[in-house]
Amino acid sequence: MGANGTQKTLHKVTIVGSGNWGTTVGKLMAESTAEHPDVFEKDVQMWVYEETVEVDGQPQKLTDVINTKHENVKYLPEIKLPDNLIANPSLVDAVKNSTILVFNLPHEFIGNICKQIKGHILPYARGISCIKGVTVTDDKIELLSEYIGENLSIYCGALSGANIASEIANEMWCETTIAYNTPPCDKHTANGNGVSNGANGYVVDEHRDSRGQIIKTPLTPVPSEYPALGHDVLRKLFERPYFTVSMVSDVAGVSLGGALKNIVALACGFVEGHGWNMTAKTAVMRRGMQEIIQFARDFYPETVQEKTLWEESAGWGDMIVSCTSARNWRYSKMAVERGVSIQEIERTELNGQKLQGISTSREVSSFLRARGVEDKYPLFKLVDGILDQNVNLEDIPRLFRKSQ
Ligand SMILES: NC(=O)C1=CN([C@@H]2O[C@H](COP(=O)(O)OP(=O)(O)OC[C@H]3O[C@@H](n4cnc5c(N)ncnc54)[C@H](O)[C@@H]3O)[C@@H](O)[C@H]2O)C=CC1
Ligand SMILES: O=C(CO)COP(=O)(O)O
Repeated sequence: MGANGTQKTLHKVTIVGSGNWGTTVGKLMAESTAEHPDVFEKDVQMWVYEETVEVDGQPQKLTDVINTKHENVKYLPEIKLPDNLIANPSLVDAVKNSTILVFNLPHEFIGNICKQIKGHILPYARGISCIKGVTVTDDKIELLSEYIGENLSIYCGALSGANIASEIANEMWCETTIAYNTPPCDKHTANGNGVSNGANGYVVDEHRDSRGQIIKTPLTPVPSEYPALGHDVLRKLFERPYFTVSMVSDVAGVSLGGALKNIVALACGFVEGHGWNMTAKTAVMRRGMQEIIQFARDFYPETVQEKTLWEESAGWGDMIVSCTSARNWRYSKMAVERGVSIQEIERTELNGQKLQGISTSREVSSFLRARGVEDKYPLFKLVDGILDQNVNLEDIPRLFRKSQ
C-alpha cells in the first residue's frame, strides 16, 4: 500500500542477457521479486539470445529448456532456476512495460541491443548495468551505464563487484557494489513519502553524466503510483542472504573499476602462465590499480571518487578476485602455458562465454593512443602488445623499470 492507503503499481523487472552472470543475476532477482510482492511483479523476464542446444541427444531451443527444465544448460549448468524467471527470445517483448531493466551481457553486444529496444521501453524505465567494459566510438570513451542511458534516454546505474557467477549461483556468500544516483525527478517519490511531483510527462531534470556535465535530455519521472525507485527498492531487488549489497552513488568509479580490472587480470594470467608466481602478480595488481586511478584522474576527475576504488567491492575487491580466480586470468594463463593466443583459447575453451579483457584492452589502448598518452599507462600498453603477440613476457620487469 502507498502512504495514502492506495495500492501501488508493481515494478516489472527484465534482465537483458542470460550468460553465466546474466542467468545468475536473473536467479537472485527472481528470488527477491517472489519475496517482495508489495514492490515487484513476481515474474522476471530474461531475454535470451536464442540458440539451439543439445539436451538428451535432441536439439532444443535454449529458451524452451530454461522454461521447462529451469536450468540454463549452456551458460549456468546444474543450477536450479526459480520458476518465475521466464526466458524470452523476443527482446522487444521481454522489455515491454518493465520499469527496471538490468543489462547483463558481454559489452560488445550492447550497441545492437540498444538499437533494437529503443522506442519499445517505458519512457520512465530505469536501468542497472552489470556489464564490465567500456565503449569507444569516434575517439570517445563511454561507460556502459552512460552509453545505455544516453541511447535509451533513461537513467542507468551500475552493479559491479568481486563476483564469480558460479559461486553466487551456488549461494556462496559474497558482496557487491551498486552505484545509483537517484535522478532528482524521482526523489519526490524515492524518499518514500508517496507524493508525486505531479508530472508524468517530460520535465527538465538536472541529472549529470559520468564526467559531471549536466545532461540536457530530460528524463521522465517514475510515476508516483510505483514504489519509489531509489536505493531501498534496488537493495530489495538485488540483496540476498548470500549476496550483500553496498549502495553508493559513484557510478563512474564503480563502472571504471569493473571495466579496467579485466586488463589487469589478463596481465596476471600472462605472468603466471610464464611461470612467475604470487609476488609477480602482486606487482601487476599494484601497478594495475595505479593505472586505473590514473585513468580516473585523467578522464573522470569530476566524478570518480577514489574511495570507491580503495574501499568498495567494485574496486580492490574485484581486482583481487579477478586476478586470482576469474575467467580472464584463468584463460590468459592457459594461453601462455599452451603457447597459443588468448583469442584461440576463447574460441576453443569457453563454450560461448566471452573474455571482456580482450576487447576492453583494445578499446582503452586505442583511446589512449589517440591522445598520445599510452606511455603513461605501461601496463595497459603491455597487455595490448601481448595481445598483438609483439611483446615478450621477459620484457615485463624492464617495462616496469622504465615506467618509474
Ligand atoms: N561470469 C561472471 O562471473 C561475471 C561476469 N560479469 C560481467 O557480466 C557481463 C556478462 O557476462 P556473462 O553473463 O558472464 O556472459 P557469458 O560470457 O557467460 O556469455 C555470453 C553471452 O553472450 C550471448 N551472446 C552471444 N552472441 C550474442 C549476440 N550476438 N548478441 C547478444 N548476446 C549474444 C550469449 O547468449 C551469452 O548469454 C560481462 O560484462 C562480464 O564481464 C560480471 C561479474 C561476474
Ligand atoms: O568480473 C568478474 C569477477 O568479479 C568475473 O570476471 P571474468 O569475466 O574474468 O570471469
